[in-house]
Amino acid sequence: MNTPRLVTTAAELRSATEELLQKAAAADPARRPSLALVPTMGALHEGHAALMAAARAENDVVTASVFVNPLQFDDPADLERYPRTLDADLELLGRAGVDLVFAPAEEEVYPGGAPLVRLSAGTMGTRWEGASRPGHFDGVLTVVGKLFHYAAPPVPARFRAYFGQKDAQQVALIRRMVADLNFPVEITAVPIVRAADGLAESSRNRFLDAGQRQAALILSTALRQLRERAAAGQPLDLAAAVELIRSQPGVDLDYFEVVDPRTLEPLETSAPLEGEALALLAARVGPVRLIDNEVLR
Ligand SMILES: Nc1ncnc2c1ncn2[C@@H]1O[C@H](COP(=O)(O)OP(=O)(O)OP(=O)(O)O)[C@@H](O)[C@H]1O
Ligand SMILES: CC(C)(CO)[C@@H](O)C(=O)[O-]
Ligand code: BAL
Repeated sequence: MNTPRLVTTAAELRSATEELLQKAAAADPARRPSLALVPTMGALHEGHAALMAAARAENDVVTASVFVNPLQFDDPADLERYPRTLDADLELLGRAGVDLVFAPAEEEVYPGGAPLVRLSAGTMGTRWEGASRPGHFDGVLTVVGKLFHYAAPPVPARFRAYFGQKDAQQVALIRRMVADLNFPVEITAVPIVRAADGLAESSRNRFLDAGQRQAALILSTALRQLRERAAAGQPLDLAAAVELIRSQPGVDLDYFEVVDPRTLEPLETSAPLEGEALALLAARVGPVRLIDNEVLR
């Protein structure tokens, strides 16, 4: 197992990145080396491991960040209880072959406290997840923009960043941010990793008891049924899928829509789908808000 190097300041990250990229460039001078950033909030699981594996397979140098970003939490209780498991995270990152782990303290990222100037996710950030978590995506984009600056290659190199498709709205917004603000980074979205029972892996799943977890499986079941109908070219019958979830005791559905994966605008579902389509949902189960989605085509 490789032991990743843990760095906590911007200066350390920059010099360690430079050293590793120069080594990669010297090993193969004919090719520009590549650097991957995988941003996380820690409490790592198999979903994160898939992001690390994709980044490892495609790049010379892999940096993971572990930072629980207070700016994206609108609920102080949610921030307070967010799991923090750095020792176990470092083990997983070592097994995944990550080179550098950037785990800054809050004062490193927000030296004067919460920043006055922030990125705005615009109207795309106020619907779906944004409707229940006001300011969430402004906080996400602000920290991701900062992480891109911290981690950017200090010597000529390709720069790629990896995000999970589980957070589909986040991926769509980060792609828009990169396009709208010309961040020199290529974005890769990694497919959702599910547990054997079908539940999408999430750090917050640990707060579900056995009964709640069983009830939550209705979410992936409903999504799978929609995907099967889409694959068969049948009309989706979104209303039946919504009803299936609403009939499950203990599951409080927030939204369930079929949207354009880039704009997140709802699509017409009464006729067979023609372009790209994504089924997107969120529900509260016991103490946890769960999100999930399925690429329909
Ligand atoms: N099951 C999963 N499959 C693929 N990617 C995932 C999965 N879970 C998380 N990710 C991705 O890992 C990155 C870091 O996510 P984060 O640290 O917030 O973990 P999380 O498990 O999504 O946490 P939570 O669900 O509690 O918000 C994000 O890009 C996220 O989309
Ligand atoms: C991208 C991210 C690490 C920014 O804090 C977070 O939103 C997450 O873990 O998905
Ligand atoms: N994966 C999204 C991070 C959050 O829930 O704040």
